[in-house]
Amino acid sequence: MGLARRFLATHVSDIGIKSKALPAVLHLKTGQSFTGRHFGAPRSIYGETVFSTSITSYTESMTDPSYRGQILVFTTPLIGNYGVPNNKTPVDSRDVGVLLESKGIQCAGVVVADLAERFSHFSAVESLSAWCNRHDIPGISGVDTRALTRLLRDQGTTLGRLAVGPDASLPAPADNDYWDPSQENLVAQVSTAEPYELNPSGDVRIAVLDFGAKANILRSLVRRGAHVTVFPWNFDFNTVRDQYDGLFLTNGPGDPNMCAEAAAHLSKTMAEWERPVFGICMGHQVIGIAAGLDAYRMTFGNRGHNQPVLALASSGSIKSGRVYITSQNHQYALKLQDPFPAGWEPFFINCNDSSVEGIKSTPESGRKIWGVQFHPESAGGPLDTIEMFTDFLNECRAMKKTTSTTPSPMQAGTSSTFRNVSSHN
Ligand SMILES: NC(=O)CC[C@H](N)C(=O)O
Repeated sequence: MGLARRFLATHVSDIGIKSKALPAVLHLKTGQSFTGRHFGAPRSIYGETVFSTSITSYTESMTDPSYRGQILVFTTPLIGNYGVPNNKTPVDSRDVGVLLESKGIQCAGVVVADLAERFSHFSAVESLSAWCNRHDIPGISGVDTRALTRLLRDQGTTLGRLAVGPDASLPAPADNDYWDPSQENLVAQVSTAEPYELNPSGDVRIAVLDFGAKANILRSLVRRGAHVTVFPWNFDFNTVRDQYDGLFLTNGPGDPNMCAEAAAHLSKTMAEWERPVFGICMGHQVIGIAAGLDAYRMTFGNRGHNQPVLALASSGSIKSGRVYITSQNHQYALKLQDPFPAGWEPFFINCNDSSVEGIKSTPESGRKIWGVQFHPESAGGPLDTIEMFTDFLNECRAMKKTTSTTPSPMQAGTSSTFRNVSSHN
């Protein structure tokens, strides 16, 4: 066999699902409907219809637990062309057990203009459609996603129904039938049920509150040498805080106001404990609420890997006055208020819509606390702000030198890095 033919035989797959595609319709609660063809699981679902402007990384976005309950519309027309890799990584003491952002697909459904049924990538093992089918997630293709996105930009994130097969010929659901995921505590559905540890040989002990952690946040900490203990979102960290050098709060789905319990624990931590605290997206919103700021629901949020943010202050690798391109996935934001609560200042602002993209403790406060609305860990997206993880761990290590921590009871008897790792959503 010639080289080209051998390559095609190994790396390119034509699943040929077109002939099996059922009719599908996306209904919006606001009355509009978009017809197309189904792919993935042949079932109908409800969800919140949101759009992402990311060009690549559909596999990372779809496994991001922050998309829980959402019907994800990709504005990039061609989706699926590089297939889906095997999500199981070989066990490695510096990794977290999955290749993508969590074990399964987290969004409720997907909407694309043009589904690539033939995929080509050296690491691909299946098509987007086969992967969705295996995870019981439906998709619709053949939709005018540009028209749909313009609608969502004007009217805001809208409840939707993806009706597949025989359901596609039924009338649109009644208003009361639409399911609103934002009314549920989605964080409680995706957070780990039990604490677990990663990289016990790490030199700096970081407690992570899991609101629906993307795996690349955990990887970014572990690969920089941290010994990480992941706790459920509502765990009272104050009961163990003397054993840790730093606290990290992850991303997560839904309304941050549902996490009042976590914010209450955190205000006590921030008032009484002097070590560094860092939060991303939901974690940033919980820090803001604990600091006395309000969180509000945006019209359509920011989802994509091309969001410019302006740094308003310098800290570690971040330089005031510079614009960083960031990865984002959020519907809520902290309200910009003047003045900011005592001891706090805005850290970043979004260059498109002027929303708050970060907050930090002021230099005068003597504290080391940062929250960012965007995702420095990317996956997918640019790595402009990845060194914020190094900055955080540097501060934890510097403060550790001046005080000592007590060994954790969890450390005793930990023989494997991956103890309980299966609980990683
Ligand atoms: N990615 C996230 O953590 C999102 C936070 C929150 N669920 C929001 O939509 O704003």
